[in-house]
Amino acid sequence: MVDDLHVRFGEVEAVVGVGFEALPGRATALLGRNGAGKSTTMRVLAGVVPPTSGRVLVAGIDVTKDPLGVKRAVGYCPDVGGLVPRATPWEHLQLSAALRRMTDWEARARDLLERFELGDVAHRVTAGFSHGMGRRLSVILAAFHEPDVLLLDEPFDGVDPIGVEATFDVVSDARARGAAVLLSTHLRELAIEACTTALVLRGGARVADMDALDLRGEAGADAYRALLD
Ligand SMILES: Nc1ncnc2c1ncn2[C@@H]1O[C@H](COP(=O)(O)OP(=O)(O)OP(=O)(O)O)[C@@H](O)[C@H]1O
Repeated sequence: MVDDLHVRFGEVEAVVGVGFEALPGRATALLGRNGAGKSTTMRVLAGVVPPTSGRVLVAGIDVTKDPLGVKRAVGYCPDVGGLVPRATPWEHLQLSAALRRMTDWEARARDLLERFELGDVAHRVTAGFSHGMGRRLSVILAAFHEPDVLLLDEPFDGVDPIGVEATFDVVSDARARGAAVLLSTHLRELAIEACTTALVLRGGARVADMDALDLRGEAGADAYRALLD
């Protein structure tokens, strides 16, 4: 739940009074042009960037009061970074499992790596990964511990069709177990396929909160373009 969120970086107002509710079992797309405030909103929800003002509850936890608790509750795929270049995918998963005291995690780890076609490179350091391979691993790491809130920032960026399909599956699995999913993307078609609701940001403010299906077809494309300009 986000209510009247403001985030300011010096002179820049990155988020200006945004409010919305991402419900359990639903997937919400966060859309908007470059610099609209999508990643900043995601970072606040992940407990990485503190709100300047406003109220943000993630899985019932107040992000201002307990950012560490929020970090524990979410699975977060950041738009950039987040991977250790000298570690392999398997080591990333091992570390995540250890930090969260997960037991019997190996079968799920193997399954996710296979689904995202990273099984063959599970023991290769990520330094040599392509951009798309890195994105796929970041989605796996976000979903691995089956969080109550799944935050995917640009998960489709540079990802091939197999990775896109695997990401759709991750989103529907999360929804099926009652998690709330928030996904930012520039790709309207993929947002429609993956999400039930769409929020459009412009200049840091929310300009639409709509059914994702209303973005379908030519009429949807026109409506979307009008919201962006
Ligand atoms: N750490 C920061 N310091 C200063 N300004 C920032 C910082 N992070 C974001 N901004 C600014 O806040 C605004 C919103 O940026 P944000 O990254 O949230 O947009 P976005 O919608 O995710 O864009 P994109 O689609 O390009 O990823 C931009 O004007 C950006 O320059």
